Amino acid sequence: MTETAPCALQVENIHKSFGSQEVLKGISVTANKGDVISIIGSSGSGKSTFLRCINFLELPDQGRVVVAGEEIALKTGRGGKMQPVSWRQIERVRTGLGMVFQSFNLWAHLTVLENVIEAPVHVMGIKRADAIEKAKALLHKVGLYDKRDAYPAFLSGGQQQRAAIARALCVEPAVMLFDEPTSALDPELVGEVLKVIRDLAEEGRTMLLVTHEMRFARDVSSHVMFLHQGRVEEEGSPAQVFGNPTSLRCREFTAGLTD
Ligand SMILES: Nc1ncnc2c1ncn2[C@@H]1O[C@H](COP(=O)(O)OP(=O)(O)OP(=O)(O)O)[C@@H](O)[C@H]1O
Repeated sequence: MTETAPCALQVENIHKSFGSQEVLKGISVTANKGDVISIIGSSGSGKSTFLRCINFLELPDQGRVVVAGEEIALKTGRGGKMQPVSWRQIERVRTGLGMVFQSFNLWAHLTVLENVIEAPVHVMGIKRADAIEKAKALLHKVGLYDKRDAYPAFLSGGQQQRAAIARALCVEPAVMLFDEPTSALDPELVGEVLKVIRDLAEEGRTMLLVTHEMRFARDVSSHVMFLHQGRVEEEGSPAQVFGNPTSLRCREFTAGLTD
């Protein structure tokens, strides 16, 4: 008997329009525990919007999202679009989704350590002393223990992003969602952040990663999705999507990755 990995995230048939522009035209993804799923595609193809619909930073017009077995309850609202039944449920489910943004989004008035413990203490009600212990271990992991009392403004972009990763990890999410985590960084700082993400992949974290770092996506992913104009144009193993795609567009997009 083969053992199947538990489903960490199930997303079905997400649709999203902004005004008359239909940005997502029915996108689905299933992440089992330990999957690393990269989402690639040209600018404007809907990658970030898809990720933001998963944690309801954008409200999907249609679709189904199940995080660690809990389905987000939706009802039909005005114009036939879906609306959450309870924002309280969404807040709870979001703690299962550790989001890392392109622009770090750290609290400027809090130290690194205070940023990392903020959600565990104030959203999840974990004891401050316990949260601090956990945060210190995570800051060790991302190489920032020495900077725990610094304010974000005194950190490099790479350090800020590593702090943001520690903050996302501190709520023990079922899935990490990375939205172009290195796009805002100077080129010399990209490697230190990719190393942290690679380490997380190797230790079996489940993650969805929107990225323009094609080599990285090829090397760390268990599955790759290529989006074009709001649809999944190609998906499969990195070997298929980068090595032998059926879609001509995907072939052109990934051309040049020869090493
Ligand atoms: N809040 C918004 N209001 C209106 N239009 C939006 C909004 N967010 C995204 N869009 C539009 O939706 C489309 C998809 O944007 P999205 O950011 O998801 O693409 P992307 O594939 O992540 O692009 P990039 O690689 O450049 O980040 C774009 O045309 C964008 O302008």
